[in-house]
Amino acid sequence: MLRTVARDTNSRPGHGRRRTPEGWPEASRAAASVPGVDEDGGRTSAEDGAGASGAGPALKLVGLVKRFGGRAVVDGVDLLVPAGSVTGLVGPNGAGKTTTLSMATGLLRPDAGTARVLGHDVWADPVGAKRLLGVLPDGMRLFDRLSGRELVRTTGELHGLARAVARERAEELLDVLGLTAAGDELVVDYSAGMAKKAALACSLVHAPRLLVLDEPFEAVDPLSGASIRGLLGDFVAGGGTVVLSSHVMELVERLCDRVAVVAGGRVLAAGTLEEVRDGRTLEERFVELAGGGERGSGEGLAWLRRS
Ligand SMILES: Nc1ncnc2c1ncn2[C@@H]1O[C@H](COP(=O)(O)OP(=O)(O)OP(=O)(O)O)[C@@H](O)[C@H]1O
Repeated sequence: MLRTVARDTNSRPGHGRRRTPEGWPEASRAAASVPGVDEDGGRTSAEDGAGASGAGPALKLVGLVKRFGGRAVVDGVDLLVPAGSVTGLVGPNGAGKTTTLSMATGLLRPDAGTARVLGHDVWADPVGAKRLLGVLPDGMRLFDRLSGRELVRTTGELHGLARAVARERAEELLDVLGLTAAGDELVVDYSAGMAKKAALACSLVHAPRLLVLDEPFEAVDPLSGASIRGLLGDFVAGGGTVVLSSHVMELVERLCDRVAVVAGGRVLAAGTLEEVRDGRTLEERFVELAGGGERGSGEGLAWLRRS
C-alpha cells in the first residue's frame, strides 16, 4: 500500500528523504542511483548522451522547434533535466510550455530538434521512451465512459501489467488521491479536479521513471494538492524524476529544486532554483525575465469604473 505518502506539505519532494514506498515498483528503485548524476542532481560525468542503462539526464531536449502557421511558438528549446530532480517549467500564457512538453513526451512531432527520455529518443524509440514515461497532458482526453476505477486499471493493463497488479495499483492510487468512494462513477461525471486526479493516477500506474505533468495542481483542492505533493515526494524519493508546469510560483518554489523560465518559445533561464532566483523570489525573477510583454496601459476599460 502507498501508506508512506508524505503529509509534510512544507518539504520538497524527496528532500531529506530517500525512501522507497513499500510495494512500489523496481523501476523506480533502479533509478534511485543513477551513474553520472551527483546527489544534487547535477552532472558529474562528461557523457550526457544516456544509453539504455538509464545513465544520464532523465530528459534532454535539444533544439526543439514547433511552428504553427509559419510562427515558431517553440523556437529552439534546450533543456537538461537531471535524474532525481523536480523541475518546474514556468512562463506566461502562450509561452510555449504545453507545446514543449507535448513534443518532449511524444504527443506532438517537432519541426526540428530531439527529445530523449533516459536516453531513448521519443520519436525514434517511442516504445522504449514511453515505457519509462508518465504523462499528464494539458486538456487530456480520457476514456470518460469508464469509471475512474476502470480507467486506471485499464491504463495499467494497456501498459502491459497483469490484471491483478493493475487492480491493486489502481486501488492504491485511488486511495491516495481520495477517489476511492467515487471510483465507480463514470469519469464523464467527474469534476475537473477529480478528472485531473484520475489522469494523474493513469500517469503513475505503470511506475514510470520520469513524470511530465502539465499543470498538475490546476483545479485541484488544497487537500488533494497536499496528497499529490506527498505522492510526488515518494516518487522522487524512490528514484523518480518530475517535470511539471505551473503558474503558481510559490508552489514551484516549494516543490521544485530546478526551474526553467520560458517565454516566446525560448528558455530564458534554467538551473537550480537558487541560480534562477538569483537572490530574489521566483515571482520577481519571473516578472523581470518574462515581463514587459504585451500589457495594456490600464487607461482603457473606463466603462468598468463607476466613478
Ligand atoms: N495546435 C495549435 N495550432 C495553432 N497554434 C497553437 C496550437 N497549439 C498552440 N498554439 C499556439 O502556440 C503558442 C504556445 O501555446 P502553448 O499552449 O504551448 O503555451 P503555454 O505556455 O502552455 O500557455 P498557457 O500557460 O496559457 O497554458 C500559443 O500562442 C498558442 O496559441
